Amino acid sequence: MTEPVTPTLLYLDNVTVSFDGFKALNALSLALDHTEMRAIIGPNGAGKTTMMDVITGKTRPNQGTVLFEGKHDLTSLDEAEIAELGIGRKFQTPTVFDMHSIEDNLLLALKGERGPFSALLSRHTNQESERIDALLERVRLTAHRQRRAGELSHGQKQWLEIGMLLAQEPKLLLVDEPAAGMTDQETADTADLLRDIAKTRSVVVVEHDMTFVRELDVKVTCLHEGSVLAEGPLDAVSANERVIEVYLGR
Ligand SMILES: Nc1ncnc2c1ncn2[C@@H]1O[C@H](COP(=O)(O)OP(=O)(O)OP(=O)(O)O)[C@@H](O)[C@H]1O
Repeated sequence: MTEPVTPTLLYLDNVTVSFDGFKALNALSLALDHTEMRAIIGPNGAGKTTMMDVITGKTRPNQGTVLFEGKHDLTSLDEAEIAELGIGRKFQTPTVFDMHSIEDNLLLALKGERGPFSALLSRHTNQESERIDALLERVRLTAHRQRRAGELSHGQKQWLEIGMLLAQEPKLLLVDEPAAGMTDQETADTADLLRDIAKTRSVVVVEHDMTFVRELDVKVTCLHEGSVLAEGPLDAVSANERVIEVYLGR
């Protein structure tokens, strides 16, 4: 029997997370398609980080369903098992190896399972070299390949880290406020990069910077008090009276 073909990659249904009785997520439901990029907006405390924590297995919901590829119940898996399924997360602060070259950072990410020392000491195979070339091109760092990661600008470090996550070939990439601290040009380039990535993978971006969200040009979900307040094209969501009241109009 063949598996049913579903456009939905990630499905959250009626997810509630309580911290001492306070509902950080309150019956949250959300569906994300294959190769869809979604922007998540909402005021501080809306539950955006908690939602990402639930998807990656860092936080277990008290109630609800989180299904990946229509068959994996993420609420029953630990963080390592969820990463193994193809869910990668990029936090706001880049965690690259400052003393190593850009190229070696990518090599380490490719060979993650072998441990840093054996990875750097062993020879690259042709296949690995080709993949590093492709990743460098993708994250716009080809010209900087030999530089130490510590010398990169904040924006370039973010791209390197995205490249390191892509080395793991995730099906879903979760990105937390990538534009924070970036120049206008870096912000525009990051939107471009994420759109490029979303041609072959799904991406969830949590972001406060509305200029950046507009550049992403994707469906937007606005969270408030742990639930979806509004969802749709940015123009419709940002014209929503409740969204203006709780978030944009402040
Ligand atoms: N471990 C925890 N224990 C208690 N309360 C928590 C915990 N984690 C989050 N909360 C609370 O849950 C609510 C949702 O937090 P969350 O970090 O998900 O919001 P957010 O939308 O990501 O906000 P921000 O935009 O400020 O990052 C907040 O009121 C927060 O204080």
